[in-house]
Amino acid sequence: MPYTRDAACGYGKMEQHVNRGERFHMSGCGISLDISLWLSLENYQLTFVSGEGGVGVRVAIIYRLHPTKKNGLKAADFFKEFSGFVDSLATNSGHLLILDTEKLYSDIMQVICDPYNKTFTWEVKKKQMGRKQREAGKILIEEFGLPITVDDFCQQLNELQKKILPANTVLLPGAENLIRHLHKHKVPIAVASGSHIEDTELKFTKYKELFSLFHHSVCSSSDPDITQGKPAPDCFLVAAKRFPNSPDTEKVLVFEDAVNGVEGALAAGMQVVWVPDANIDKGSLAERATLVLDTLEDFQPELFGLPPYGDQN
Ligand SMILES: O=c1[nH]cc([C@@H]2O[C@H](COP(=O)(O)O)[C@@H](O)[C@H]2O)c(=O)[nH]1
Repeated sequence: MPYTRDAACGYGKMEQHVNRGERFHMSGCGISLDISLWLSLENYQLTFVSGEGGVGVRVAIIYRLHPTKKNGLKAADFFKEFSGFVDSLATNSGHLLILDTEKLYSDIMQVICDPYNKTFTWEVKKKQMGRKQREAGKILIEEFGLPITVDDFCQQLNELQKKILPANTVLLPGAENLIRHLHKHKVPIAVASGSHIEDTELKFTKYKELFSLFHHSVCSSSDPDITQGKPAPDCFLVAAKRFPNSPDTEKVLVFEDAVNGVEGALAAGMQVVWVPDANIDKGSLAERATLVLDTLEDFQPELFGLPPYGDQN
């Protein structure tokens, strides 16, 4: 698609070319798009794409410069400037696995790594996801050789989570629909998380009513009945036991994004729908999970003997 202006706006080039209020017009392949760019905050750019000629697109793309030594930006700048802004954009709870917190965790991990000039990676993240707080801290410290203790890690993590999670957490596509559907049809549902109960509450700050639809939540980092976090099966077994009729494990269906969580659910003898991030290498786990989906929006309840969407009864 040709631009009517020279400046191609690949992410790398955008840094050099964008000025406040600048507009691009792209056309070709029967599609015509208007892209307006402006620096809405000191270090971030907001892009609106709107379609013309029968193309119904209205997308807001938020772009932030990648923190480098050269531009002097740190991942922490993101939080300072951005949380209120994202909050105002994320008011559409209808649209927007349940909560999209993994990007926030990655930024928090990068802030903890920043003083030691280490770059947080998906390889390390994959090992941490779903784990209890202290176990996740141990992994970060060992993988990057950080000169801090697990207690230091937990203290920093808790401070950052309090600042970041309440305003910035948004629902992932398909999550709200699924929770309301199961609740409406009286299918008992619970949260089984690696987090501390306080973090789970921080994450649901904007979605208290939705959170109330869960019968209970098991939070591995603070629950006295959980000795081992994911990938151990404990949190899933305890979550199942706490339903009034304590269902047999093979009748429980788990929704997971973390590799550790899928391993835990399988070890508990449960069925598991895995919705992995695109950055996760699925490997042989994809064959062991009951079902692998790109998004919860693709979940079809009837495949598991549940009432289909749109069923009024
Ligand atoms: O990038 C990360 N993702 C996830 C975790 C860990 O995973 C938990 C979330 O697990 P769950 O998805 O089961 O709630 C977090 O509390 C944290 O301990 C982490 O440390 N770093």
